[in-house]
Amino acid sequence: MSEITAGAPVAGGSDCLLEVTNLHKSFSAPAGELHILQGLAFELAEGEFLAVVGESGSGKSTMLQILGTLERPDRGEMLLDGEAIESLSSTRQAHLRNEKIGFVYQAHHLIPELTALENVALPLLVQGLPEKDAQLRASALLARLGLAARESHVPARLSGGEAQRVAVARALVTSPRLLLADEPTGNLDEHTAQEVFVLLQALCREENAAVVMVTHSMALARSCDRILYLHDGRLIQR
Ligand SMILES: Nc1ncnc2c1ncn2[C@@H]1O[C@H](COP(=O)(O)OP(=O)(O)OP(=O)(O)O)[C@@H](O)[C@H]1O
Repeated sequence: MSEITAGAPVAGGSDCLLEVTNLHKSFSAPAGELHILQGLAFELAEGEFLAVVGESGSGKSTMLQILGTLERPDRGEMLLDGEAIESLSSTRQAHLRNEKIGFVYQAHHLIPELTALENVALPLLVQGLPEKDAQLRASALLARLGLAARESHVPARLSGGEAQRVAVARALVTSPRLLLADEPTGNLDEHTAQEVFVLLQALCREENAAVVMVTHSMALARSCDRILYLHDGRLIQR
């Protein structure tokens, strides 16, 4: 096993999108401080699809929350497109998330009162796009994911796999540079998980979105460009 250092070359030698250096995060617990991330470092190339695996409780979700600027690290640096995003104000971080980062979780987190189309179009409306344009782009993405006939369904009228595909469309509708996926197929049966993963991978490739995907499935991880293991608070490559 070798540790990934900030200076390690990124896969394929392409341009670096994200550079993470010496990231630390601890939580207070009744038994004392939990040192979850202990100098985590890695690079992610433009359009690269990275899988992160690790034992339960090793800090994978914490790492994604920090990469997505939803939580602040205790120390360390994260350069996204050359910009030090960990030190931005909360308002700037919110803008950055809206512009450059997409999220997919294990649960779809769709808004129950909105149709599939409205759910997918929403991030574009937040960005200020006219409703007609937002709906056209959302509709095209849903069609790409095989959901043209489900546009007007609310989440309760979608299957688990369909709802997760809508969540993928919503995450990618703004063409983010970086997609953070926390066990995006973890709630699905094996066959549906594979189907959703293949679509997610294809769409990210088409949109040139780089991905950090946390997964417990080694089968899915092996289909990614690279696998890193979160162990003892650091990312290592085997
Ligand atoms: N806000 C918090 N306060 C205190 N402890 C926390 C907090 N968030 C996470 N932890 C602890 O940090 C550790 C890492 O949690 P995290 O959810 O990042 O692990 P994980 O690798 O994603 O786990 P899993 O694979 O089970 O989802 C756990 O022990 C968890 O209880």
